[in-house]
Formats: sequence, C-alpha cells, structure tokens
Amino acid sequence: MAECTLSSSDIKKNDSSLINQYVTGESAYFSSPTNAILAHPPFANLLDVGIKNLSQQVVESLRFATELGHSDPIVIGAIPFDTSKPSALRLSTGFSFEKETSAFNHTVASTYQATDIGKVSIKTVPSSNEFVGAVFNALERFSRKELDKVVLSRTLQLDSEHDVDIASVLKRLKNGNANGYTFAVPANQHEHKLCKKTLLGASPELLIKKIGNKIIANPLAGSEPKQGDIKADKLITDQLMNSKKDRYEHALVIKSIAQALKPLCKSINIPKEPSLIATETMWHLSTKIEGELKSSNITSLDVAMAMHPTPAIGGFPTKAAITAIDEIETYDRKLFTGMVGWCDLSGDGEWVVTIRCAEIENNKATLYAGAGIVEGSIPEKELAETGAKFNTMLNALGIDVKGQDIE
Ligand SMILES: C=C(O[C@H]1C=CC=C(C(=O)O)[C@@H]1O)C(=O)O
Repeated sequence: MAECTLSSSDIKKNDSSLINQYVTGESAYFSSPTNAILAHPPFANLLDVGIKNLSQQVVESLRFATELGHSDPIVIGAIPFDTSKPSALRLSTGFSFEKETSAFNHTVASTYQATDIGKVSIKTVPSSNEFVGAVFNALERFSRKELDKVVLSRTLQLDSEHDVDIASVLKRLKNGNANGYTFAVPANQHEHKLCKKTLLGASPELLIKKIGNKIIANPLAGSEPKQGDIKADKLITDQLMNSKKDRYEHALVIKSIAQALKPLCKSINIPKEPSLIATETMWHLSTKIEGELKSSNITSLDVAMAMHPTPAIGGFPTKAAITAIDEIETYDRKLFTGMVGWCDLSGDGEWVVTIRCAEIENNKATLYAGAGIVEGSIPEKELAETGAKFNTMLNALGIDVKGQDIE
C-alpha cells in the first residue's frame, strides 16, 4: 500500500481525522501504534472463487480490483476463530491512511463525548460457576494427558437503556490503548446481508505484520491484572516473570509460532526470554519475534493463517485444544479470537488477535474474554483474569464496575 505522507499542518488541520470520520455500521477502522486506516463504503464483496482458500481469494479480489482500474485497493476486516466459517472482510478501493502522531492523546481526549448508555444489565454467559467448572474440566484433561494447554473464554451480555455510541467508544478505546491495536469493523460474516453489528476492540496482541519480506509477530500469554500502584505492580510483575506456570503457558505459544513460521522464513529471531508489556488494565508476558520471509510473495494473510490458531487463543497441541474448546465452551466464539486487520495488493498488512473486544448493535453488546489454562492453573484466578480483561471494554463503554466484580 502506498503510504501517503501527511505534513504537520495536515495533521493539525485534521486532528486525528480518521477516527473522527468513522461512521458506525459503514466504515472499517484499524489503528496500530504507528498508523491508522479508515476504509469507506462502497465496499466490494470478495470474489467467490470456489475451492480456493481465503488468502488466495483475498489476493485475487485485490488483483481483480486493480484490473478494474482501482490503483490501491485493500482488504480490511475480521476473520472468525473458526476460519472455515464466513469472514467479515471487505474490499475497499476508497480508504485513507495516516501516520499516528501523539496528537490523539492531546487533542481528541478532551473533545469526545463521554458515552451515556444509562442503566445497564449485565449477564455472564457462561456463569462464573460454569466457567470455573470448565477450568476444572480442562485440568482433568491435562491429568489424562490429552493436551497441555487450552484457552477458555466467557462473555458478558450487556443490555443498556440507551444505544451505545460506537464512535465515542472507539475513541475511548484508542485513547486508553495508544500502544495497542484499536479496531471497529462491520461484524457481519455474510457479505450480502445488511451489516448492523460492529466488532470493536483494543487488542494488545500483534499476530503478524508484514512489510516487504520482513515480518514481526508479538505473541502474548501469561497475564496478571494491573494493580494501580507502583509497589503492588512491581510485586505482581516480579511474580509474573518468575511464575513457572505462566512461563510454561507462554513457552507453548512461542514453540507453536516458531513451528508455523520456520517453513516460511529464511531467518527468524526469537528472544530467549519473554519481556513484560502493559495495557491499560493488564500485564502480559510478551515475545517480539522478527523474521525474513523466503519470498515477499507470501502475503501477510498467508502467514497469519499459517499461525492461526496460536496457543494464545486455542491451545497446545492445536487439534486437541480445538476439540476441548468445542466440547467445553457452550457458545460460538464467532469473530472473538480470530484475527482483524488489513492486507494490500503487495501482501503487506497487519493482523492482530481479536481479543479485548465486543460485538455491539444498538443497546446490546457481547464482551469476550479468555484465559490460557495449563497444569497448575487455579480456576478462581483464571475467572478473575478474564474479569480483569473485560475492563478494557467496560472502561471504554463508561461502565463504572470492574469485570472482576461481576458475578
Ligand atoms: C484470550 C485472551 O488473551 C490471550 C492473550 C494474552 C494473554 C492470555 C493469557 O494470559 O491467558 C491469553 O492467551 C483474551 O484476552 O481474551
């Protein structure tokens, strides 16, 4: 994708214009710490190319768009956890790209409206007890040596008095998560139907970024809630870095990602030790992996699909984890724990893991959160971890209750 360079006067004049131009139900917005993309309608459907796989469909759709005279098309949107199900991708020939500046925090924070959705009823699905039971179920599977790790998840179903102002929530998300990846894309997985739901979130986890033949992946696994005071945070992060259980949970992710990337790369650099990253609400163990692809013809989506589902959202070994998720979880994850991002004609792009997110339509929202379960996991602690992960979306919705306190 050609990068359009903005002069500083453009940036001032536009005041982080892309996020301000977002229109609920119409636009697709994706931002990383360094750039942002806003795609506008009309969107074209991806070409239906029969038996071809999704990344081939994406490449051929982009090629077709250029044959029709569109010089710089992109595909943007979301792919579900179960990649055999329809994706929520759009082909856009009219999108804007901007380099991120620190302007967002200084200008927009004071101008957006606080969301006011009135009274909200919140239902946990599955219930907290059921989730704890699901973790026990996973622990039994470990003792039977069926698998080593599984990520289990739960939802909060919100029903509010007034409709959610998605554009305002998007700005809050971005303002609170400047170092992460903020997105709002149509959530409809069937291109032909009128889309009403929006998938909205702020993921801290980069699945893959590809520019030319260079790739970066930044898997996360092993987490603790932020404590909110320096001393307590120092204690908890020391514990996290030294936790055998969390290091193991993290190592399984790195092992699986290395296996997926090695056949595609001529070189790959994986740090021996994880580091720590912080979001607005959580601490995570993080490993930044850099590599060089064997060929720049391999697209960002090829790489993303080869990695998915990583044990950060599925488990290890992958097949046994998917079976366990199917058997233990009682709801359809849909786009949650899939991937969201964009890909251009040269195959460059960014795909992030679809977590810390919600599907929202009018006054109804479904919030999602999961946690990696390994031998030694304590069910109540995993419940609290998923509770803390809900806070990214609860904060952005302006709801004054902590996820950990919702029964
Ligand atoms: C599945 C989620 O997080 C994953 C990503 C980072 C850390 C995780 C963990 O420590 O369990 C999860 O693997 C989620 O936020 O819903």
